[in-house]
Amino acid sequence: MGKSVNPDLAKARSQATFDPANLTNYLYGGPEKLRRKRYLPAFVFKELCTEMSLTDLCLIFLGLLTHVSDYLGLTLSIENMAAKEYKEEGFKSTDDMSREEAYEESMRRAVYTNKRVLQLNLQDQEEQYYFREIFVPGANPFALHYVMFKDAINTQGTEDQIQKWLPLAETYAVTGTYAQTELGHGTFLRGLETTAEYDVQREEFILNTPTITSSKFWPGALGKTANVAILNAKLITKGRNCGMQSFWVPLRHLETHQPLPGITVGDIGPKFGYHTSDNGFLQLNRVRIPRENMLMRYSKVLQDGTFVPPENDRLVYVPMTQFRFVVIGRSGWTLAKAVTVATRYSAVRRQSEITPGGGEVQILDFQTQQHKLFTQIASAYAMIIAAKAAKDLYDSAFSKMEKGNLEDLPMLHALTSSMKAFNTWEMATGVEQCRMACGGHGYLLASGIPQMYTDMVSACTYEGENTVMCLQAARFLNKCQEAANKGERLPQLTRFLQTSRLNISSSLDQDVDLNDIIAAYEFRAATVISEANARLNAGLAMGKSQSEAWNYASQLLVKAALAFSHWFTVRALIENMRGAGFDNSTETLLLQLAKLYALDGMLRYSGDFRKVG
Ligand SMILES: CCCCCCCC/C=C\CCCCCCC/C=C/C(=O)SCCNC(=O)CCNC(=O)[C@H](O)C(C)(C)COP(=O)(O)OP(=O)(O)OC[C@H]1O[C@@H](n2cnc3c(N)ncnc32)[C@H](O)[C@@H]1OP(=O)(O)O
Ligand SMILES: Cc1cc2nc3c(=O)[nH]c(=O)nc-3n(C[C@H](O)[C@H](O)[C@H](O)COP(=O)(O)OP(=O)(O)OC[C@H]3O[C@@H](n4cnc5c(N)ncnc54)[C@H](O)[C@@H]3O)c2cc1C
Repeated sequence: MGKSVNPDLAKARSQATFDPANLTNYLYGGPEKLRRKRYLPAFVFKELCTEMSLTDLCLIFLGLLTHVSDYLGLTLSIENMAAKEYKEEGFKSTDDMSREEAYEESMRRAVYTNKRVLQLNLQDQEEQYYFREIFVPGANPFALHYVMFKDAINTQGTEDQIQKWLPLAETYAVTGTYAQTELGHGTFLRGLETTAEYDVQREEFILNTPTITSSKFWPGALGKTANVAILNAKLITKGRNCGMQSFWVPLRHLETHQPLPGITVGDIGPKFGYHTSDNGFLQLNRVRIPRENMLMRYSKVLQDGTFVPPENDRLVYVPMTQFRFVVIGRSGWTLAKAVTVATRYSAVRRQSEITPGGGEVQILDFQTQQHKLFTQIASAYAMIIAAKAAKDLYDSAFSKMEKGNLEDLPMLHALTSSMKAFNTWEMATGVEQCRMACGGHGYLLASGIPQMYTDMVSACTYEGENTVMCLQAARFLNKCQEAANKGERLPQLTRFLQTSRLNISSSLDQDVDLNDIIAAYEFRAATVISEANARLNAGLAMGKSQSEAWNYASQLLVKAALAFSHWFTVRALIENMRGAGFDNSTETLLLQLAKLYALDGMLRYSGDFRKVG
C-alpha cells in the first residue's frame, strides 16, 4: 500500500484535543469488541486479496487502530482495494452493473461471507454484521433471512419449532423471508387479505391470496432468493376469523429452487435504491401446509380446529418491534459513515479563499461547512447513544415479557415506533446534508454517500411507515397524558408529564447548563403532548367521534411523538456522556458536542421552544 496520508488530513488530525481511541472503545463496546471488529475485515482481506502484501495489511490494521473518525472512510477504500484484488472472478463495484448483475454480484459475495461465518463459527450477530457489511456494502439479499426470518422463528415459534427450523436457517439449508405486506395493505394489518383456512379433515391450512390486492408485495428475498417464508395471514378456523397469525410456508423446491405447486413468485422491479435486494411478490393458490407449520408460541390451533388465542394479541407484532430496534441503531451508524466521508473530504478539498490572495483554504475552514458537518457528527453520536439507551430499556422489558410479564409492551411499542421514525428521518436529512457538503463529488456514486441515502432512506417507510409509527407512539403518550390529567401513576418513562417544570437557571450571557437543556427538552415534549391531548379533547367537545377527533388532532400527535423522541435522545446523550468515565479532555469535547446537538435542535424547532418560553 504505502500510500502517504494527505497532509491536510494529517494536519486536521494532529489538531485533535482528545485521543480517538477512547471514543472508539466506547462506541464499539470496549477494547475487546473493537479488536474483534477490526480483526475480522483485515482477516478476510488477507485471505481474499492475492496481491496485497502482509505489510499492506499491517498498515491497514495500524490505520484502523489510529483514527476512529477515519475508520469508516478507510473501510470504503479497503473495499475498493479488495475490489481490485479479490481472488475469484474479480470483485467488481456494482455501480456500473445492471440490476441483474448487481444482484448476482451481491449474492456471490453474500454466499461467500455466509460460508466463512459458519467456518469461523462467528456467533455474535454484530460480528456477523461487520464481517458482511464490508463485502456486501449495499442491500444484502439475505438481510431478511439474517434478521426478521430468524427473529420470527425465535419469538413466535414453540421450542419444538425453534429446534426444528432454526438449525435449517443457521446453516442456510433454507433461505427465508418475512412476508407480511400485501399489494393492497402495508400499514393496516387488520386489512390483510391472505387467508389460512384450517381443514380439520386433513389437519392442514389452505393458504390463499384471493384477490390481486392480497398478493404479498415487497418482502425482501421473495423475488429470487428465498425458498421459505414466515408468512402472515388471516387465520380462519371453524368459520371464524382469528386475526393475523404467522406460518412457515415453503416457496421453492430446495434442490431445483423452482416455485412449488400453487406458488407464483417474482421480482417487483426497479426501486429508488436497495437495488441488490430482490423484493418480490407472491401469490398463493390454495397451497396446503400441515397444522404444525403455524408458529404456535402464543396462539394455537388444536387438531380439532379449536383456536387458542394468545394472552395478548399484540405478541404477533414482536418481530416488527425487534427489527425497529435494529433500524434505530443502523440509522445512527449510517449517518456516522456519511459524515465521516464528508468530513475527510472537507479536510482535503481546497476551494476558494477566505482572505483575498491568501490562497485556497480547506473547505472545512468555512463556518458554514463546519455547521453542516459538526451538527451531523453530533447527530450521529446522539442517535447511536440514544439507540444504546433504548436497547437497555428494551432488554429489561423483553426479559420480563419472556417470563410472561407484558406490562412494558405498550411502552416498548411506543419507544420503538417513535425512535424508529425520529432516527430514520434525522438520518435521511443528515446523509443528504453530507452529500451536498461534498459538492459535485458527493453526487458521484464513488463517494459512497448516494447509495447510503438511497438504500437507507427506505427505512422511513419499511418496518412501519414513519407517520404511522408516530401515531402509534402517540396512542401511548395520549393515554399517559389522560392518566396524568387524572393524577394517576404513570410509567417511569413518561412521569415527566406530571413533573416537568420550566425553571431554567441559565441566562443568555453564560454557558448553558446541561441540566437546563434536558429540562427544556422535557418541558417542550410535555407541552406538545399536552397540546395534542387538548386538541383531541377539543375535537370530542365539538361532537366528533373518537376516531374523527384522533384524525383531527393527528398532526399535533405526530409532533408529540417526535418531541418525545427528541427529549429521549438529548437526555440519553448528555447522561451517557457525563457518566461514561472519559478523561477530562474527551468528556469536555463530548459535552460540547452534546450542547451543539441540543442547541441546534432548539434552533431547528425554535417555534416549539419559544412557545414554551
Ligand atoms: C450492529 C448490529 C447489526 C444487526 C444486524 C443488522 C442487519 C440489517 C440492517 C440493515 C439492513 C436492512 C434490511 C431491512 C429490509 C427491510 C425489512 C422490512 C420489513 C418490513 O417492512 S415487515 C412489514 C412491516 N410492517 C409494519 O410495520 C406494519 C405497520 N403497521 C402496523 O404495525 C399497524 O398500523 C398497527 C398494527 C400498529 C396498527 O394496527 P391496527 O390498526 O390494527 O390497530 P391499532 O388500534 O392502531 O393498534 C392495536 C393495538 O395494538 C398495539 N400495537 C400495535 N403494534 C404493536 C406492536 N408492535 N407491539 C405492541 N403493541 C402494538 C397498539 O398500540 C394498539 O394498542 P392500544 O389500543 O394503543 O393499547
Ligand atoms: C425497501 C423496502 C423493503 C421492504 N421489505 C419488506 C419485507 O421484507 N416484508 C414486508 O412484509 N414488507 C416489506 N416492506 C413493505 C413495508 O413494510 C411497507 O411499505 C410499509 O409498512 C408501509 O406500508 P405501505 O407501503 O402500504 O404504505 P401506506 O400505509 O399505504 O402509506 C402511504 C401513506 O399513507 C399514510 N397512512 C397510512 N395509514 C395511515 C394512518 N393510519 N394514519 C395516517 N396516515 C396513514 C402514510 O403515512 C403514508 O404517507 C418493504 C418496503 C420497502 C420500501
